[in-house]
Amino acid sequence: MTKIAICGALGRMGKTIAAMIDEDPALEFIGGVDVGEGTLFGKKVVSSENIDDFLAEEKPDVLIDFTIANAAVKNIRAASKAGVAVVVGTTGFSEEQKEENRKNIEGTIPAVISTNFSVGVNIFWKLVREAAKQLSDYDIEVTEAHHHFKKDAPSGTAKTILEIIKEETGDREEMYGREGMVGARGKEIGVHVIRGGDIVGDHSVMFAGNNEVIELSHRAYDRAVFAHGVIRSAKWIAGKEPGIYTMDDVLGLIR
Ligand SMILES: NC(=O)c1ccc[n+]([C@@H]2O[C@H](COP(=O)([O-])OP(=O)(O)OC[C@H]3O[C@@H](n4cnc5c(N)ncnc54)[C@H](O)[C@@H]3O)[C@@H](O)[C@H]2O)c1
Ligand SMILES: O=C(O)C1=N[C@H](C(=O)O)CCC1
Repeated sequence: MTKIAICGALGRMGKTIAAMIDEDPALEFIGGVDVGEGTLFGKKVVSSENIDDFLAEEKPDVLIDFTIANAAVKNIRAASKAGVAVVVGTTGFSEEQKEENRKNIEGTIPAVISTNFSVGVNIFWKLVREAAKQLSDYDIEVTEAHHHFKKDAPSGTAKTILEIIKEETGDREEMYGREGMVGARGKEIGVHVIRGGDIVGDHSVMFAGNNEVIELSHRAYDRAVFAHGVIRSAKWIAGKEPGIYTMDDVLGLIR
């Protein structure tokens, strides 16, 4: 049985993932870490300042992190010190934080990191790449919508979409919203962020040409779609060589 612990155990994603682990006969939920203490599925959730002791005592095979960027950096550092594999879904890392994570992971522990663990989004990214490659001279607008609690903007998924589009189209910069006398459109990628209600996660990319528009979109209706990908990643990463892996590796998709 693969022993799993969760950082951010008492959050929206933490609870969804723990419930799925609890139902899976191949996995054992051994507890977690959050800002305050608690219990979840009969297991201890300890305060984040005690993460080193928690990892040393409970010895999970995999630590799953769905917290917030500055906390995730510390949790990955603790997992690296303890030699525990990680699955990281937290978004909103700065370039410096990504670099620190890379240093803590490479050569030390295996990690799956993804801004979106839904299988559908991972296929959607492939479709966006192909459209951007073929329609590199079209006007491109990216829109994302999430629930009113979401802290980072644009979403990690939207940032991955922007990276993909830039890799395929070259010389483009983002423009966040537009207001006033903005003049004629240039080669920018328009980015639009919506926050409201309990929207789980919507992303769309519009390619507008003369006399035609192509729109690709993905809508998540339940956090279970992310949790399924996380569980699949946790099973896959246990026992792998140190290094940073993506959902392409987990799903066996061609990059
Ligand atoms: N990659 C994906 O597929 C995916 C899917 C959904 C959410 N996310 C990301 O996951 C993160 C969490 O999302 P959420 O909706 O569950 O948020 P949330 O606010 O409901 O949960 C985050 C939890 O982390 C806890 N936390 C904060 N600091 C901590 C620390 N130092 N140690 C341990 N726990 C700590 C909070 O108390 C909270 O319980 C966000 O960055 C979000 O963007 C990613
Ligand atoms: O609810 C969130 O927060 C989500 N975060 C990820 C992101 O930032 O892309 C994935 C979708 C849900």
